[in-house]
Amino acid sequence: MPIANYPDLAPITRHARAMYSSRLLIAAVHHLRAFEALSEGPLAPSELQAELGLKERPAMVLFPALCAMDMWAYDTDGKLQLTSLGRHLTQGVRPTLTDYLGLEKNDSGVVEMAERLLNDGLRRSGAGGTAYVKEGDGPSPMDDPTTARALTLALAGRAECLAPIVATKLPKHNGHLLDIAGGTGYFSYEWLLVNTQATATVFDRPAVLEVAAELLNEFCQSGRPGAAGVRERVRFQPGDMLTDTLPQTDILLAASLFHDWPTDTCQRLARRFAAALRPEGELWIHDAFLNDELDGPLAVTDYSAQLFWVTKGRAYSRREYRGWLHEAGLTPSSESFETQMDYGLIWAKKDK
Ligand SMILES: C[S@@+](CC[C@H](N)C(=O)[O-])C[C@H]1O[C@@H](n2cnc3c(N)ncnc32)[C@H](O)[C@@H]1O
Repeated sequence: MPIANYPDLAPITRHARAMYSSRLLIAAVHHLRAFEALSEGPLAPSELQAELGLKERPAMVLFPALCAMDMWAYDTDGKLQLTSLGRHLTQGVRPTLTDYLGLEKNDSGVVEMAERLLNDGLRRSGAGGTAYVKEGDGPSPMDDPTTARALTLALAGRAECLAPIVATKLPKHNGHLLDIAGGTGYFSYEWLLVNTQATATVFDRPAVLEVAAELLNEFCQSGRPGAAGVRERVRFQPGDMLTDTLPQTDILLAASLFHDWPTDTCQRLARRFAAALRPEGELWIHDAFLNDELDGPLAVTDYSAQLFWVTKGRAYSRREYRGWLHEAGLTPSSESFETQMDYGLIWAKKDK
């Protein structure tokens, strides 16, 4: 699959996720009354979070999003304040567009967003579990053959697009790549095409790996130079990354993985992944990152709201990731690479 034959597909995902900005904005103004809460003056994020009755995750989805929309901003003391734009969504300022925005306040997406923000999810959780997440003994869509197939194939286009780019940015190596929660496996297949002596393990749930094996067959039969030889260098390992022993590896790739999980689980995963690295091994994270100031970019705050809606996670900043990697005993690199579709790569190294 040639890399340069199509443009960066980011406009497609940006437009698809733009509805989350609308839901957050209208829910914040009309259901949470978050703009009125700031109308008396700036508040520290923790004070505002307490005043609105929000847990950490919804606050960290909503506050960066409203900053990215230029409705709120941080002042020099790190407090949140209304911008000259955001003031016009309070009742005390004329003209105000509060009631005009209120025309949409009963939209089902807005109402559900408000419920999710106030409860850190829906009050009654779905019996089928959370998309892309397998945790504990509860049911997971990733263990149901039909939904696992549909969810995995839904990610196949994104992975096909990004994997060739990621493969050129990851280290050249003759050793082993662990593609943890690897889904379709495309990131491994493309990396093995570039690293002709290397091997890879795709680790995921059994029902997901059945789909990955079919896609590997297709990949090997694509006629691309070297593709047929990839098959014998890939191993599929079914398991639970939260509890099972992970294979030792030189490079560990966590692609679109941490963003499915809450902060404490991310910290736990960082420790587990660090332990799976051989001396001088590298942990690479491919994801969409909030900026370190937690006020954008808009494409990522929209994505964060989508992740908040469908998974147990949200988008995180590079600073948050590097903090977990450091706590896990790794040395984070200050390097950061862009790939496409608003994703990028950061990495950290294990000592000798
Ligand atoms: C958002 S997908 C990312 C897939 C792939 N890395 C990509 O970028 O296309 C998350 C993956 O994590 C897997 N996963 C979730 N919980 C898991 C667990 N406890 N153990 C192993 N894999 C898990 C899911 O089955 C799913 O394939």
